[in-house]
Amino acid sequence: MPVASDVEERATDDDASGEGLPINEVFYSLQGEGTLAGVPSVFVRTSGCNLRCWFCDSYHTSWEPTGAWRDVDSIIEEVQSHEQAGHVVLTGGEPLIHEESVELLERLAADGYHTTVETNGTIYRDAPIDLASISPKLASSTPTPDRDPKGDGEWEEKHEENRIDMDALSRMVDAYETQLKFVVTDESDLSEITGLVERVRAATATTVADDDVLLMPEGMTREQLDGTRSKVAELAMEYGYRYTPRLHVDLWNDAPGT
Ligand SMILES: C[S@@+](CC[C@H](N)C(=O)[O-])C[C@H]1O[C@@H](n2cnc3c(N)ncnc32)[C@H](O)[C@@H]1O
Ligand SMILES: Nc1nc2[nH]cc(C(=O)O)c2c(=O)[nH]1
Ligand code: SF4
Ligand SMILES: [Mg+2]
Repeated sequence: MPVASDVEERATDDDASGEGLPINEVFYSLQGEGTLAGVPSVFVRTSGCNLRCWFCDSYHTSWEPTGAWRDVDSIIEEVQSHEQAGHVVLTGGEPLIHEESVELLERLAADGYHTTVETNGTIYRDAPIDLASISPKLASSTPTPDRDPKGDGEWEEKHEENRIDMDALSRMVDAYETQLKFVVTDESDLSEITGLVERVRAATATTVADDDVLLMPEGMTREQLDGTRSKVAELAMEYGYRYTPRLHVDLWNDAPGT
């Protein structure tokens, strides 16, 4: 397992291209989130992220990135070993910080897989993506000193500066079939969501319908979701947006590899 600094250095080093991807885990499960919830899918989780949401449910890809560098061939082989699956979800961490994610997506598309990319929407890449599952990060995700899971708010400023890149976000919306999947912590998030959706609509040629906008309750365990899901469902009805469950958490709680 390479140490965190290795993941971060190599991920931002141009010379690292062609040398594979830092992979945290590959597993077979049901897509738990969004419009494809319930579809059997192989998940490929890269390590390393350009943001630091305080609530990140994949701590070992963001706050303490760990994983093994693997070449695309070996990742494809493991994906293919799950013979029932026709869908692959590339996630992280932030998969689009890695240039090599493009090659992985090209190989998956050539093999006939449907590809979903789970991304925070801050980095645009040209790749065969069937569904861009974009989760733009709200102010309520910022790791302020009182909510920092690791330190004393050292990431607050960088996260706040980088969490929205309207240029990258609108390019992605124009290029790919898209869902905008917002993590909702409470009612106060909604004014920021409606404002962001309006900005995306103004910046793109694409029609972003209200049911392309998904509200997802914050929570990495069933117990945490018990405190958020009903309120978020009511907010979806009130604003006319779509609610998405976190089916994997309902089914398997926070078990690894689900
Ligand atoms: C771990 S992220 C990886 C992909 C990308 N970095 C992103 O944030 O979209 C996968 C998904 O989990 C969501 N997520 C992370 N932590 C969460 C939490 N505590 N509650 C609800 N959703 C969460 C993210 O917003 C994103 O939609
Ligand atoms: N079952 C399941 N569905 C998911 N959808 C998006 C996930 C992610 O972490 O990106 C995820 C995940 O971690 N597990
Ligand atoms: S952007 Fe995604 S992976 Fe990065 S810290 Fe936030 S939820 Fe975690
Ligand atoms: Mg997850």
